[in-house]
Amino acid sequence: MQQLAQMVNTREGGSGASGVGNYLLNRAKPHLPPWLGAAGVGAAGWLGNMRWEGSPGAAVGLTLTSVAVTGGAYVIGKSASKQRRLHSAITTAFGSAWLTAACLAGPAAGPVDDLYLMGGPALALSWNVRIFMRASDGGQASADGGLMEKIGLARAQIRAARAEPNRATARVELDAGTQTNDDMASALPRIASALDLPASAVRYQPDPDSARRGDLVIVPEDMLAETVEWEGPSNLGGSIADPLVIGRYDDGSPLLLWLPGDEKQGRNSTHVLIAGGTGSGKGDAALNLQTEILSRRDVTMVFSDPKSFQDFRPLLPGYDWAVEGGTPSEVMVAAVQAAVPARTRWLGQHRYRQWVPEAAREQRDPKHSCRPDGTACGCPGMPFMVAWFEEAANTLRFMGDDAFTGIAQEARSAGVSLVISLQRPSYDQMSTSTRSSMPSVIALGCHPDDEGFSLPDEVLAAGAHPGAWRNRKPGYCYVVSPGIDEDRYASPGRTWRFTPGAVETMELLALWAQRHGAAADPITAQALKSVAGAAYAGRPAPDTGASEPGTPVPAPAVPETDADDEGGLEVDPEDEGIDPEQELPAPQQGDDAPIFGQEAGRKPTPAEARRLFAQALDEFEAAGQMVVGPKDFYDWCAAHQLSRAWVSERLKEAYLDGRLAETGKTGRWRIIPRPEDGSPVALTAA
Ligand SMILES: Nc1ncnc2c1ncn2[C@@H]1O[C@H](COP(=O)(O)OP(=O)(O)OP(=O)(O)O)[C@@H](O)[C@H]1O
Repeated sequence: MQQLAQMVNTREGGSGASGVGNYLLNRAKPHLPPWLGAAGVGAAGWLGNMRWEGSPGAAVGLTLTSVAVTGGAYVIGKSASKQRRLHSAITTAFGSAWLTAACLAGPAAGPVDDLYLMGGPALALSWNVRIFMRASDGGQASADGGLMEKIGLARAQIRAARAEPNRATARVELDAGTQTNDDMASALPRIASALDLPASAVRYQPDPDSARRGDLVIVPEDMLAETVEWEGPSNLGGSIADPLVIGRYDDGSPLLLWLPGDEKQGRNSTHVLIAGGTGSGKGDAALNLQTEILSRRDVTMVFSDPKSFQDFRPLLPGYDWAVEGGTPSEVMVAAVQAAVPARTRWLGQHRYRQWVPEAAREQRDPKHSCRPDGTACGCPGMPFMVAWFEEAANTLRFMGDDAFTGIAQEARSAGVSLVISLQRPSYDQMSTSTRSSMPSVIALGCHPDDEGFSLPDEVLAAGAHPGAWRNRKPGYCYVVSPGIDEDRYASPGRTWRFTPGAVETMELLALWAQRHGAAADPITAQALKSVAGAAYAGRPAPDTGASEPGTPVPAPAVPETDADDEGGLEVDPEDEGIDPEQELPAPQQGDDAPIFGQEAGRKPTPAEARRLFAQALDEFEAAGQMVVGPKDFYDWCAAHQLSRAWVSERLKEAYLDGRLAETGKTGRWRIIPRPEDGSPVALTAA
């Protein structure tokens, strides 16, 4: 750890000859004392001999001193380990005995010099070995400068450390049986504190094969502090299967994301949640992802934005279908729901296990033919599809949890990615089951309490803390998504920033997408139309002179439906007790003018009322309002003196007749478009 701290603090080691010399000296220092001791004893023997050679008094004194020193060494070493005590006593006994002999007989007399030359180095080496063993066998903990002890993991060991520019990685081995990777994860803030770094600078990547090993990663300098502006798409005309680049990581490498699956890597296409608090940079994160998507040749995108395309207006011509929130977005959801099985069926018929770029091309390969005789079918290709719901809390409520999880599950094998952004990343916006059906997340700054919603526990444990950013670091994010190396999940990245100067490039990009990007294939277009009717027109070609691409077909003004609108098969509370078939009261003077082009003032007979009701549904369909409920008939009821309870009953009948389909929300019904040839709606059309 000391080594690691050094790397963190200096980040540049010594260089040149003096650096190498210093390094070697530092490494050799602990091993020099035994050799200096041996040399000292040799010198003392030589000096002593000059003074005491042949003196009987000195002989007695030196022998007694030698015994006393040896015994003393043994006694003093009482607190040391047995081996160490013995080692010290042997060293002292040999040294003092040799010194006595050298003083009295002379250092070169008889075997005295040989004993010195053999025994001295042997003993010095034995001490070197002891020191070396201690350093590599537990001694490291104390060589950590007490840091691991300070953070409460005294017996943890730091093995090999690796330094890269602005990143130090060290292998950590925790104490077997008493410490786990979880202990290390919870110690990360204390390590950051000990090294005086921000919490997000210290991460731990547990070894998946061990409960007590992992890599400690320290990134001392925040390389993301500098804002980098978006300069255009990374791969114009590439495939949606190529990585989407939405920013960079804190070591400068690109922040990537993949939407389609990859059979070779064994992953399916993914759905993405963009989660972040207000001001965290969700808008720019979305623009990064959308501009990447729209710059690819084999993908279409449908897009719902309750904020009237505030951030996305320059991209409007590039979408296959764009709607604002409310009812049009309910229609879009239902239409995507219909497109998913249709696409899966087509992919299956053409023997694709999941969407791959080849599926987007004309089907000339007999291996992917839908013909029973196995010859190439030549069917038009099916581009990948992205269905994007901005500020999706209401949309999700409309769909219902079960429906969403179902469609999310199926969509992954239909070459459809759902992208959802949430105003507040929390469970009151999205249920647990819905959250778990979104495998990918771009987690921007949020309230600390919402971290658990944004990111999986193991990524938080590895050191990710979007709650530390809140909205103070816009664009900072963690990206968790299949295809990204899991070691990267806890590494912060930052999106590119979109400035007003980017608008022109975005407009050009949308134009490119309109001219050269994929259009919806017939299967998808047909499925979307089967639900949305006139509301889905597909992306008009740039020079058709058609209405502004992406502009939703205007729907009749509809009073906003309350989230708690409980109609459907049930009767509105205010209409309870009313007989639906009861004679209607005579029209009152001063009633509002009728809508739907009907005459006012005449009470329709029950048969007439039914005909008028069917006509009203047709008119809703023609206007592109494909989801209706009793409240949408408010003016109509007033004009025809019919109650909402009566309308509720007719809606139920229309459902049983196959003219309407259920939506995920009680009291809201989806109109099943009439086939273009005018034939009656098939009961199975839903
Ligand atoms: N990657 C980035 N680098 C620098 N600044 C950024 C980045 N992303 C966003 N910003 C800036 O942060 C501010 C807030 O961004 P943005 O409006 O996208 O946040 P938001 O999460 O969409 O907020 P809200 O939910 O309120 O709409 C803006 O001024 C934007 O320019």
